Amino acid sequence: MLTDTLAPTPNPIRHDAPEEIPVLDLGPYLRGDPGALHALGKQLGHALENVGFYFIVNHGIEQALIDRTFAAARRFHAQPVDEKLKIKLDSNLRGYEPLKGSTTRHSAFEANNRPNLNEAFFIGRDLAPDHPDVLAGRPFRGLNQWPDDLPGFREDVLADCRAAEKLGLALVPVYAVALGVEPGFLMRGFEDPMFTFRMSHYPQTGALEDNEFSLAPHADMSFMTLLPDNEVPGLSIRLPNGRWIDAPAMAGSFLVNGGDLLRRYTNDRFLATPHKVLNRSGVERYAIPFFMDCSYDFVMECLPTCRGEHNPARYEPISYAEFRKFYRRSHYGNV
Ligand SMILES: O=C(O)CCC(=O)C(=O)O
Ligand SMILES: [Fe+2]
Repeated sequence: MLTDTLAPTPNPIRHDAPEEIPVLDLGPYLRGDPGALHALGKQLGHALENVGFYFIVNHGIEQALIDRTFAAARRFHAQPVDEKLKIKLDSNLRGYEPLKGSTTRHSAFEANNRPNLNEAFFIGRDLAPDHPDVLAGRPFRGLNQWPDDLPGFREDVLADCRAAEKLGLALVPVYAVALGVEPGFLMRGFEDPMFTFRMSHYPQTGALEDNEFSLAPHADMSFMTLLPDNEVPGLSIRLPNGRWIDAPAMAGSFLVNGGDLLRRYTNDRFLATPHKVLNRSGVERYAIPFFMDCSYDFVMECLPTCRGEHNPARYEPISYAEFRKFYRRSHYGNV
């Protein structure tokens, strides 16, 4: 039966699921070594079917770029709140979201009724003011809102987004192989992919109320989330066997996970694993996740290799734009 709601349901608990987050070495694949695509596809399929998270190493992104972007996040959040509020989050979900500015209402994992103890700056693709989608006022396709007074900030952030998107797109054929379709098959959904880049600041938390988090348990919405390694702990992951673990640190790596978009597209074959943040480290914490989605008008329809006689499609085909609107409603109220 097709589900008539877009609300995500939790992955069922699987007691035999692995406890380790797999580490995928992208070196051979990015070098074009023979056989590397298929070998990597196999590892990626295993990771996303059983864990929902994996590390990547030898991904080709320079650490200096990541360091610069963390520094940009610090710089942004060091501004006075009034300055940040000049570019308050708009209906396209771009701009500044203040501390306690969001409540993770779409979570199916806990009664998240308290606002998140983080502040964040969001951008999407940096469209030109005369882009037809901007002129037409298409939802989520508006202009980014940049701070007035941070020279170099925009350039640094956009350089990071370009690198992260290139990496994300390079991984799409690996997802295709993992899902048993031709390597180029999924690219039709990524001709002009949407993305959200989030620069978060998690202040140190004091005593917390019940159900209070730096970022409440949630699954991402994305097709793929790329999260550079963080030297400050705080992220934890609910493994498919139901156990929460602290995300291990791995210098120079990215931690990658799938969101509800991927899960839906693959008929629940690939997991959208819940995670949360609590900053009890004693220092300020920053994070710079890049959420890569598919193209705006792309209609996600259950992949042919993810359904069968005994495994019918669980979800209606839906365009990315409609899917995203649901998330906006459930996460941001009436923004
Ligand atoms: O802060 C982190 O390490 C992860 C953040 C996260 O899960 C998110 O922004 O969706
Ligand atoms: Fe997340």
